[in-house]
Amino acid sequence: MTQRDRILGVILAGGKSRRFGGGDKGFAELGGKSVLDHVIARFRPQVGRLLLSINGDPQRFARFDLPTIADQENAELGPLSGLLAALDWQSQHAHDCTALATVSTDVPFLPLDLVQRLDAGRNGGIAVATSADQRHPTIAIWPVNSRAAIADALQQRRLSVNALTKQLNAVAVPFAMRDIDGMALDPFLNVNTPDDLAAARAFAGRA
Ligand SMILES: Nc1nc2c(ncn2[C@@H]2O[C@H](COP(=O)(O)OP(=O)(O)OP(=O)(O)O)[C@@H](O)[C@H]2O)c(=O)[nH]1
Repeated sequence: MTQRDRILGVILAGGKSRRFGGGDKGFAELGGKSVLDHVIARFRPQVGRLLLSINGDPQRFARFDLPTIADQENAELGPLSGLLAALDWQSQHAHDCTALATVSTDVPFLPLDLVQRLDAGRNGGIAVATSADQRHPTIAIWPVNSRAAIADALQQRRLSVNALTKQLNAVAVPFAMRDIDGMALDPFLNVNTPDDLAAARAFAGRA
C-alpha cells in the first residue's frame, strides 16, 4: 500500500453558495465542464479513495460517479460537519486510511502536488494550505485521530474551521502563485462569486 492509498480524499460540497447568488458554484461552467469536474480531475489522482461530502439531495451529484456522504445533522453546520461525517465513513469503510485530505468544491486550479506536500509537511498532525499569505482551512489534511476534537467543536457549536486548525496547531504549508502567460494565478483561486468565475475563465484551458 502506498502512502497515497492511505489518504482518503474528501471534496466538501455541501455549502449554500450564497455569494454565488443562486445555483451551486460547483456546477458553474468553466472551460466546457463544471468547476467541480475540474476539482475532481485534479484531486482524484492524489488520493487513494475519493468522497463527495454533501448536505442535501444526493441525486444532484449522481453524474460525478463518486460516493456521497451526507452531513449527519442536517443543520447547516458548515464544513466541519462534512468532515466529521467523512471521518465516520472512514472508520467503517476505509480502515487503511490514516488521514483525510479535504478540498472545497470551488478550487478548479488546485495544485497537482497538493496532498503530497500537505502530507509531507504535517509532522503527524494537521496541515493547512496557504497562498499569498492567506490560509485556506478547508484545504487541509487531518489525521483520523482528529475526530474527537472535531466532534467536540461541533457539539459546542464552534464552527470555524480556521479557528480549529489554529487551536490544534496545524502546520501552514505555502503554495506559490503560478505564472500563466504573464498573469499571476493563485492556485487556490476560489469561485465564490460570479466575478471570481469570470477571473477563473481567463485561465481556463491554460492552467
Ligand atoms: N458537507 C458540507 N460542506 C459544506 C458546508 N458548508 C460549506 N461547505 C463546503 O465547504 C467549502 C467552503 O464553504 P464556503 O465557500 O465558505 O461556503 P458556501 O456555503 O459554499 O458559500 P457561501 O454561501 O457563499 O459562503 C465549500 O466547498 C462548501 O461547499 C456544510 O454544511 N456541509
